[in-house]
Amino acid sequence: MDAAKIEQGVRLILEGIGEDPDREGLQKTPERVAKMYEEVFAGMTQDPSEHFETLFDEHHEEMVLVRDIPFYSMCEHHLVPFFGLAHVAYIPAANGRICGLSKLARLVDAYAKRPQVQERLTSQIADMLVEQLNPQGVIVVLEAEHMCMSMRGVKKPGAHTTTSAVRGAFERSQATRNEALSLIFAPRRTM
Ligand SMILES: Nc1nc2c(ncn2[C@@H]2O[C@H](COP(=O)(O)OP(=O)(O)OP(=O)(O)O)[C@@H](O)[C@H]2O)c(=O)[nH]1
Ligand SMILES: [Zn+2]
Repeated sequence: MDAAKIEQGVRLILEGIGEDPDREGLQKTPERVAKMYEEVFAGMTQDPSEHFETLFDEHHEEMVLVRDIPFYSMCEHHLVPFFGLAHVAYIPAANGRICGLSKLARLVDAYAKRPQVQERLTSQIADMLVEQLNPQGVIVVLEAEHMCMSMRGVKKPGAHTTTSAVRGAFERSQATRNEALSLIFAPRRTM
């Protein structure tokens, strides 16, 4: 990532809004923002497939679901955050392999930490799982609040957007899809 370029850009924005980028409180702001962007756009320099190098041989032809994975992403239209919960489920291939559970959350992050729209983020997660695990099915559901709809523009804080991507068995079988959805949307409780 080109930090110097980001710093120049932030300085220009500050000038553009009528600020003095050299006043004490703002002197280090371009540098801070560049550092922050390195973090929130870390997915730009990551290959999401790298999280699937270690897989485990395990016979489990039933659903595996990790729900309520918190994520933060950046709306590519306004460069403000959208954030919420991701729910990722798959059914391993017959005699196939399973991945570490944390890798599902790492996959969400790898794609979230880029300029995004929620629909693409959802399908990229599903498609990478299909590619890496060749599973019998995948379902990904994302629920998010978009700051560009809350703090500006239409100003509807609390409006939530739900997107889903279904592949394989979850696409073909309504019963399988309903089982996943009922687990994903079951009332949240502490364990
Ligand atoms: N489909 C989709 N739209 C998004 C997402 N994030 C933001 N948007 C929308 O992107 C649209 C951009 O619309 P434009 O009309 O080009 O921009 P704008 O004038 O700032 O629009 P307003 O937000 O309505 O003020 C807006 O309707 C946003 O709500 C997303 O993840 N998916
Ligand atoms: Zn936006």
